[in-house]
Amino acid sequence: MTQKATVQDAASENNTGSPPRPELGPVELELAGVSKVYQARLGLVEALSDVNLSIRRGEFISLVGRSGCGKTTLLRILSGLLPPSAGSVRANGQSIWKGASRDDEALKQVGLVFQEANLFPWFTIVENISLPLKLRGVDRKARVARAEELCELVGLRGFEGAYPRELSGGMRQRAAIARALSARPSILLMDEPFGALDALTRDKMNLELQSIHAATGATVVFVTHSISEAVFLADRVVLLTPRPGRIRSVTSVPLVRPRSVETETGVEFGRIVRGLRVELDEES
Ligand SMILES: Nc1ncnc2c1ncn2[C@@H]1O[C@H](COP(=O)(O)OP(=O)(O)OP(=O)(O)O)[C@@H](O)[C@H]1O
Repeated sequence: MTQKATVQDAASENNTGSPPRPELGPVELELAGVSKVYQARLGLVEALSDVNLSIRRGEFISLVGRSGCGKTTLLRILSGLLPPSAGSVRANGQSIWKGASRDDEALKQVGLVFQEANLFPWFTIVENISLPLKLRGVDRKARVARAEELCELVGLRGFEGAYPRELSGGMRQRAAIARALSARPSILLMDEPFGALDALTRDKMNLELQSIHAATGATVVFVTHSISEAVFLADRVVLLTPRPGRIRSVTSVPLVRPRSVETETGVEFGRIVRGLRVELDEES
C-alpha cells in the first residue's frame, strides 16, 4: 500500500495491486527536485528538500504531515505565490517558474482555495464568484451566467444576491471554491479549506467537494491536518516529513467512488488511516 521513496512516479507507484482509476488522464502536474530554503531572521530554514511527484489529470492528492513539514510551502510554490530555491514545477508541460519569475500563462490553469474564504464583504456572492472573470475581461452577462451555474454546483442556489456576512462559514467556503473554479482551471489547489469549520459541516463539505471534483474533473492538491479527511477524499495521500520537508510515503486509496459516510466505517478505510497514523507517530 505504502511506498517509501523520495522519487515518485505516477506510473510506477501504484503498488496496491489495484490499477489507478481508469478515468485519470496523463500527468498534469510535475514536481522535480523541488527544494525551498527560507532566509529567516535567525538563519536559513530548509523547508523542502528534493520533492518529486507526478500528478495525473483528474487525480485527487491529499498532502499531510506534521505542523511545519512544508505543506503550505509546497502549495504556495505550486500556485505561483513562492518561487522554489531549486527544482522545477510543470503544469501540463509548462514551467510555472523560470528562476524566480513565474509564468502567468501557465498559472491560468490553477485555482486556489485557502482556509479563509477571503470574500469581498461589499460584493454579493455572484460578484465575488465572478471576480476572476471580471479581471480577465469577460463581459457581465457571461460572468453572471457562469457564477449562477457555479452557485448551483456548490449548493448556493438562492444566495446569489446575498452578501458574505449573510452566509455561514461553510457557505462562504463554498463560495470561495466556486470563485476558484470560475475560470475553469484544470488544477485546484486547496490549503486546509475546511480547517476552520465544525466537524459536521466539514463532513458535509467533504461529500460536496467529492461531487464537485467528479463534476469538474479537476486535478486537486488538498492540504489537511486530518488523516481521515485526507483518505476519504484522495486517490493518493502524500505524507511529508519535517526538517526538511521530504516525501516520506505515497499511499494509494483504492476505495470505490463515490464514497459515502459508510466508507469511513469500512475495514479498508480504517486500515489505511491507521497505517498513516503509525507513520506519523514514528516521526515524533
Ligand atoms: N516566510 C517564511 N520565512 C521563514 N521560514 C518560513 C517561512 N514560511 C515557512 N517557514 C518555515 O518553513 C517550514 C515549513 O512551513 P510550512 O508553513 O510550509 O509548513 P506546514 O506544513 O504548512 O505547517 P502547518 O501544518 O503548521 O500549516 C517551517 O519550519 C516554517 O517555520
